[in-house]
Amino acid sequence: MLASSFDPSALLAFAGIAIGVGLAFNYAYDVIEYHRAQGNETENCLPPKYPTLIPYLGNIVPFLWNTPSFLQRTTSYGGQLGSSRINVGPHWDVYLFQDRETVMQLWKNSTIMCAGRVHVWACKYLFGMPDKFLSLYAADNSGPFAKPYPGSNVPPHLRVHRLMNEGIEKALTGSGFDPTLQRFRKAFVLQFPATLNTTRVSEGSEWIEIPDFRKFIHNTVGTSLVQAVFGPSLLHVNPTFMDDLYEFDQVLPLLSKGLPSFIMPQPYAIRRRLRDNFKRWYAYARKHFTESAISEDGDGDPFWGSNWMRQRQKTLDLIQDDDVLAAGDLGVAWASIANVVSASTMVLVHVAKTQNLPNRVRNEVTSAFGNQPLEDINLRQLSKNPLLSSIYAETLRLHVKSFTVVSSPVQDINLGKFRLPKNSMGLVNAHVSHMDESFWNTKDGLHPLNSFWAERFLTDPNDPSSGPTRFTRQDNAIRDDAAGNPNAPYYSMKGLEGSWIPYGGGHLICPGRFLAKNVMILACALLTSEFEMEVLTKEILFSSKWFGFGAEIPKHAIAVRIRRRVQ
Ligand code: HEM
Repeated sequence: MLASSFDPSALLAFAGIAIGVGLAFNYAYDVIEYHRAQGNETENCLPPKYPTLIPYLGNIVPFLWNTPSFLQRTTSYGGQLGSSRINVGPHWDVYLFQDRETVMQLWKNSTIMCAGRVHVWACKYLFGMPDKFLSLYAADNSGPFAKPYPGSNVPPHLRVHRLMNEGIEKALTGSGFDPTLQRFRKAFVLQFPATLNTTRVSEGSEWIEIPDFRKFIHNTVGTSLVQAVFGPSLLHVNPTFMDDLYEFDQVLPLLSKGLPSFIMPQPYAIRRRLRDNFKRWYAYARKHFTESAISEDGDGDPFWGSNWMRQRQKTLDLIQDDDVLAAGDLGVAWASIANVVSASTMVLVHVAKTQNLPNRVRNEVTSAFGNQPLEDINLRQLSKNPLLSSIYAETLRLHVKSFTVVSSPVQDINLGKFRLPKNSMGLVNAHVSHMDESFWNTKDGLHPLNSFWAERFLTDPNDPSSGPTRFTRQDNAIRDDAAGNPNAPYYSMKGLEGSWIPYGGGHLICPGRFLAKNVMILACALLTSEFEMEVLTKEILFSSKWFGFGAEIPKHAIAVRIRRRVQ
């Protein structure tokens, strides 16, 4: 009797309904809790937990499926940017911080924070660092700063993060900065005409097409930057280095998936080729370098290129092996040029596409420097020019979509309203902050945040509706150039610290930011002064594959045509 009345499909249907009802209840509870937590006024609490339909899987699927739109949803509430907590697997929460006050608190507390685990991940999956060194790297919980984190007992000679960071600081924000910038300028004024010749831009006024403008900038700006940091010998012994690096940038999102080489052999092959390039260079430079080759500024030399690279060679005592060093150097090369190449490309594209902007750029350069050749001008003065600075800042606002990863290995961090628990991972995304409608000035919608507005970062003392934010900035105390003409529009970054974050912030900020600004502004001034440029690609679309890595990359090549200006 009993056996004949058993119906498996009815049982399945019942189980399905029971699970569905359970999930619906769980979700409804999460939603109610989420809204309740938004109204919570208590300080130092965990950010509201974003509702999830399927426990254990959490929000991982929507996060990976369409990261930009998921971030927009989870970090805004009632038209304001906020912070939230998402679940990305069993017992693993990630903290998304986007409201200005919390982001500024993160920067303030950044001396006891690091992105150590993410650096280890990047070294392993992106740059292919061998495991034997990664364990040393992962075991170092002393942080990248001169003073070790409280509670850490790593001996000084095993402070890997500090050792690496010391060289970076000196090279990019200390004594190496000016010599590196001068080497960049020198290389660029030579590299630029050399690349133009191979692109067949004639001396006359004939238009010449450049089918892939980003590649062209990679070969001019990128090559010059590589020469400034690594010296000419790296390229001399590896003539295909720049092409390999360009290809590496294309396959980086694939490498980040961490799949084995038999599934995707090509990205691994490109990375191996680049590491071999570095090892060939080490052999050549070790053979030819002598102390007497170091230039008068005490920094550059034709073999290792810079004091930074010589210092990295000295870390071999600890690192022990050229494969490890080469993986690290690949990371340095990629960090040094990838973002700057994409961002310089877009600066020039925006200038060319904006009515009358090329002429305004030329006027700024000639009124400041007359007919002085650009190879002789004062770069510090050029990079302070308000219009050029505003174009630079607006381009980074529009196109940089990087994540800054924060974590505290020492203690919970009190961020005012919210708290970041010890050893957990927090993310701040530049794109979300850069598109904050409640903060940035759009002149009542005339200049939407998804469009380029060259003057967004200029404040005109005579126009209360000008300036980067929605709030009137008539206070002269925020001027960076206090000595300037008090009636002239000025550029200032004051008050934007928690909202303009292409480089991250606090002590976790990109050390190459000063070099990047100088490089981008010089490239813009030089190319715009000497050439007319027309963008031939009608619609420029961007790929979301690189979202989170830095400056976005166009989906298709951007074709332009240029011709030398008759002066
Ligand atoms: C528009 C250009 C650039 C952008 C948007 C950019 C952005 C960033 C960001 C977001 C980080 C991660 C900070 C963190 O969270 O740890 C970073 C790190 C870094 N950047 Fe840049 N960067 C640019 C140009 C440069 C240049 C020109 C150089 C060097 C020549 C450079 C060298 C580095 C290095 C070495 C690091 C790693 C620092 C560390 O190990 O802690 N960057 N950059």
